[in-house]
Amino acid sequence: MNPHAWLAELDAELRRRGTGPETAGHVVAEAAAHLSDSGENPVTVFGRPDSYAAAVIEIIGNRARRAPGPIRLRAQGITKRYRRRVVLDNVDLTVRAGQIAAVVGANGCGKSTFLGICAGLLSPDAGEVRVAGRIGYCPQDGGVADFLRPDEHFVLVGAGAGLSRVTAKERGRNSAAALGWTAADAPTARQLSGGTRQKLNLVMSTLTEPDVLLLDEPYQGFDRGTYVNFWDQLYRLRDEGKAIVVVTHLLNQLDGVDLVLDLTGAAS
Ligand SMILES: Nc1ncnc2c1ncn2[C@@H]1O[C@H](COP(=O)(O)OP(=O)(O)OP(=O)(O)O)[C@@H](O)[C@H]1O
Repeated sequence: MNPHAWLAELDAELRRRGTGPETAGHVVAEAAAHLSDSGENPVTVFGRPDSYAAAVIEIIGNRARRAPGPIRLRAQGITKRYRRRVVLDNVDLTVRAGQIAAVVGANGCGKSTFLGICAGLLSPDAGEVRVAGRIGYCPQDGGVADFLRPDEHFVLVGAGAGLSRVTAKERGRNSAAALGWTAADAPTARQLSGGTRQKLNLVMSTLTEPDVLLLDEPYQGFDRGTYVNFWDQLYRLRDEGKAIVVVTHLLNQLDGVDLVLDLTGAAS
């Protein structure tokens, strides 16, 4: 395996295992410097990229991650009924600054309902949610206005938080670029593909730099590159101290998150 391919695989392995982009960058840069100085075969020096990533994480994993901060979201005893049917029965979740919580479970078990309650869009029949700070919410679908361009969405969302038009556009375009999407000059939302509309939703949810980010399967329709960029962004936001709750069906990401709330069987 040539050094370039080996380093790329190491980087991907580190990120897949939940290492933040900054730490992964340091580890890869150090390995690259050693390989370039010695001219040796990477597999001979370090072994396979996945084994090396596992070894590095074992040594630095816990040290590299900052300890979680204060509680940002506390949901206690959440119960929700639709008519006589109990969808959520006494569900608790506490998320601190610098943590990602994944909400998982079978179709229809109440994940979106729970997130909607956390966002304050739905009322629980019992229990309460306390949030410290500003919320950003990305719904599973909907959320965009067909007749507006992405820039106009950014300005509208930014206005709600007192951002100037210029700042709102700049922030929106920058976080779109981090997902590999050029939002400037994009057409109205009606003309965007499903995956791109979902990128727009995601960008809007982070535009006002919320303290608590609630994401309901935000990556639907993303291609593979965007999907990787999405998780990188999530780890970066966690490193910056955001509290994140993400609904996901993709269990391969669960070793990168801090908490898992499995709602399977949450109904009574
Ligand atoms: N407004 C509503 N009125 C009646 N029933 C509802 C309503 N909203 C959701 N439900 C029902 O509540 C249950 C939980 O729905 P919810 O959308 O929260 O599940 P989910 O776990 O997010 O599902 P999925 O994985 O398919 O996205 C489902 O059986 C759904 O049909």
